Amino acid sequence: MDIHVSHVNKSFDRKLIINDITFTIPSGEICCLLGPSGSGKTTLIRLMIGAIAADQGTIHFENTQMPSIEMLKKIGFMPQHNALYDDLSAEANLKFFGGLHRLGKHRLERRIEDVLEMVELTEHRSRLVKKFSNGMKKRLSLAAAILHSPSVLFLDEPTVGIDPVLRRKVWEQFQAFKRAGTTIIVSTHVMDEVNECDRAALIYNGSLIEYDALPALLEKTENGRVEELFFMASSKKEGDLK
Ligand SMILES: Nc1ncnc2c1ncn2[C@@H]1O[C@H](COP(=O)(O)OP(=O)(O)OP(=O)(O)O)[C@@H](O)[C@H]1O
Repeated sequence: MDIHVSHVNKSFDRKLIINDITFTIPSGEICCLLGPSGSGKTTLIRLMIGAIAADQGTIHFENTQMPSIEMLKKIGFMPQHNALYDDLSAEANLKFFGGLHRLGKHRLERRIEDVLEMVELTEHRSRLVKKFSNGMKKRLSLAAAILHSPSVLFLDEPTVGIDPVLRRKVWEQFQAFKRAGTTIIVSTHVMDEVNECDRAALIYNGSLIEYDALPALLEKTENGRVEELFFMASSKKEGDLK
């Protein structure tokens, strides 16, 4: 499902947080929103999934304008801070989220088996979430986001606080979702992760400073390193002030 973001603005407390962002994410690709802390990545994701309304501009999934209740069924969202119930087991959490998506009893049971296996938590299904490590919580949060087999998956800093081995596993999982046709939007400030993506949107102070397929983006730098684009953007801004 293509996602079209067109001239979107959003302010909080009269401060412009998202500044006239326009871009299209092609169906079936992994698109990374890359930017320093506070640059507006989470806000952009919240705008795209329809959790908050834009002050100006439009967001379409194919031809459907967001927010749309119908589209919500096709969206999976893994928030930056886990939205899990600590006093419930992993399985009970998934049953709760499955209920929100109104999955029928049999489909839900099957999907719970599938997703627990995918994130390698089958043997921990009965444990209370409060006894989980941070990495286990991240994986359960991912399982909850994919329970209803969404066609578009939004992942807000999914690998923060998890070790490199698990990070690699999680990325292998994302690549498998992509092969199955899922469009993935992932926010990160880890420059390395951009190499896993088909294209990247570089967000700086609420503006889209670059957006392109990865090889084309890397070609714009002198040494093939993505962070250089941010240095270029920040020096341009400082230059503007002089
Ligand atoms: N509901 C809100 N009310 C007021 N300000 C907000 C709100 N949500 C976000 N902001 C502000 O908008 C800016 C962008 O925040 P956002 O969370 O989108 O950045 P981010 O790039 O996702 O950062 P991080 O990488 O640290 O998660 C920040 O200055 C933040 O304080």
